[in-house]
Amino acid sequence: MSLEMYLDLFSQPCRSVYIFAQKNDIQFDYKKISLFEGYQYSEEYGKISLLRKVPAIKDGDFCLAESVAIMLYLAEKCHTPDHWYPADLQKRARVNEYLSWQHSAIRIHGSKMFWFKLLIPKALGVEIPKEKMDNAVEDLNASLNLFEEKFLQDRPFIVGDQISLADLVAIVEIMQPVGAGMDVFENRPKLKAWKDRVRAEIGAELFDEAHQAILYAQEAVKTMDPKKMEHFKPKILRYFLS
Ligand SMILES: N[C@@H](CCC(=O)N[C@@H](CS)C(=O)NCC(=O)O)C(=O)O
Repeated sequence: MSLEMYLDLFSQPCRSVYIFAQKNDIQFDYKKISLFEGYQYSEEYGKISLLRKVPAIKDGDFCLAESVAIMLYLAEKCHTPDHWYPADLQKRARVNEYLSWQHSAIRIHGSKMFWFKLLIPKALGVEIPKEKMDNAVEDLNASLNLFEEKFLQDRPFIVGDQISLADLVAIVEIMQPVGAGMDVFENRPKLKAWKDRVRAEIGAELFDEAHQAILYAQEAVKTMDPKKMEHFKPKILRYFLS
């Protein structure tokens, strides 16, 4: 039975899983779960993932959620090249270190920028107050500083000379605020050079294809009917505006 992947490429973790599978020639059936349409709450998707988030996969009878768990499963199952998740103890620990840190740093702050600049103004019809926005930009910049100083240092990639899952997870998150119109690479030559290396390593065509939706997000959101975003309102009020 073929591998099914439940994805929406607006979502950063979906892009990492998608790129990882494509780059490693892992065959799968693409099942689009449109977050804007609220498909994650459908009865059918509840059978795939009770977490009601994307990505998720179904491999035969086996359903799995969480992007990192999915990529590690695929790496082991498909024997992907070692550099993605090195067998070397300390290199692997470096990948794990980044994957453990990023959730509460780059991911949360980059994602917040997308909500603050694009989704919340559309869904609620109001701009985010300046002070709140300034604080969010400051948080994201602090995370990017740590990314450059602690995780990248003077290495081509996070673990050294080769790309790993850590770089893949990092780039998809760092592109999220870019999709909201924030040029995170401005005045950050080290970050920009790293991004160019990661894009070249993944392959420019695949990288651009996976990021197409997010890079056109400003246009897409402009023409979106705010009524379609009703299901996001409780989350917005609870997590972002409380
Ligand atoms: N830790 C999870 C995060 C998954 C996640 O938060 N997905 C978001 C999109 S980026 C989602 O499905 N949100 C739907 C919702 O909250 O309704 C992973 O890495 O897979």
